[in-house]
Amino acid sequence: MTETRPPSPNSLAALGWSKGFEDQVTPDETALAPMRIATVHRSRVTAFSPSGAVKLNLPAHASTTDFAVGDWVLVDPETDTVSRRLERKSLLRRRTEGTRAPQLIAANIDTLFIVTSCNADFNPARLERYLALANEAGTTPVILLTKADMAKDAASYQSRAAALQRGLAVVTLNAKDPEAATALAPWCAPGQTVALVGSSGVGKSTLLNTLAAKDDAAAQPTSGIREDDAKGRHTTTSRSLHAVKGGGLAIDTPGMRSLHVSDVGAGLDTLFAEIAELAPECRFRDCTHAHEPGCAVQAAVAAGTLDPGRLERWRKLDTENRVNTPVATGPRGNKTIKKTRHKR
Ligand SMILES: Nc1nc2c(ncn2[C@@H]2O[C@H](COP(=O)(O)OP(=O)(O)OP(=O)(O)O)[C@@H](O)[C@H]2O)c(=O)[nH]1
Ligand SMILES: [Zn+2]
Repeated sequence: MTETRPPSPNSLAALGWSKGFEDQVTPDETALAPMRIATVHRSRVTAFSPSGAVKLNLPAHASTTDFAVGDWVLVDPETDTVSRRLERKSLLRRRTEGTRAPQLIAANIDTLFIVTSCNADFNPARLERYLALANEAGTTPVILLTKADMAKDAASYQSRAAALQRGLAVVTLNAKDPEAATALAPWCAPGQTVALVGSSGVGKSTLLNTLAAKDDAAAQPTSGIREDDAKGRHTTTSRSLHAVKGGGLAIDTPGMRSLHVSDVGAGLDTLFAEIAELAPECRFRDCTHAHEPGCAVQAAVAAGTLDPGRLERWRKLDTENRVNTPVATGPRGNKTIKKTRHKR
């Protein structure tokens, strides 16, 4: 695969560097070079510096899985060895099946483009999972509905997507059309970083090609690097940072087969604001809105002001989140596992 090249004009700001990162550099670290992680493979990590792409050496105690595409690191310019990673302003991660350690998807992203198509791929429950992750990660979600050119009823997909979360931006587009880049320009300004997520085949690679800046050498290879996973299946495991039109950066992620949630309590409250707002009116503080007397949420369903499908999907995600969230994650984790009932 052709190595990715940094955007031009090459500067730290063009790579997304900002005051929040600058402030983390201590006086005895000024000789180190800030670089942004561009690719993370099983045994290899590369980064962009203003002067080009660099293959990094990791310190003895570090593993490639400690790094996410989009991370900022301070690097010894003599040896290309990572000295340390800077604190992230946002981190998108997901729980993988059979393991407690979450997988890092992308770091320091401003906007999450959640890509789906105006066809059978459109699935409110799956979109809500992505929205919960985006909210929790500290990024702004935007839903992109591709293949609008092949759909008779693109407008209905648009309105169903917009109903998933208050204030949610939804863009309907043809990923192959250059006009798509214009529609997405508000999130692709210089120094801004977006990440694209969504199922396989929805058009993420196509869209990235349409968005790609002319000088991004990584624009063409839509297949990515394929590696065998533990079960012998071929999966796209590469993620990479690309320069896009308008001066921003985009992180490509491979299609995800499963998407489990953990540690997304606050993300769920943002996503299901209409339920979160009613909860304080329930008789029991830890009401599950299922069968309890005096439940304001059930009352809203009965009155026809709350979609019962939303409540059903909230319950499923909330239960999964409680099961998957470790106890020792601070006040929120402790609160969610509380078993005893408290009358107000
Ligand atoms: N007509 C039309 N075709 C599209 C659109 N978006 C994607 N396609 C086509 O759909 C197919 C799949 O698109 P990809 O870009 O490979 O999908 P992907 O999301 O990158 O898939 P993975 O790499 O497996 O994660 C390709 O044949 C695209 O040309 C669109 O908006 N309109
Ligand atoms: Zn209730």
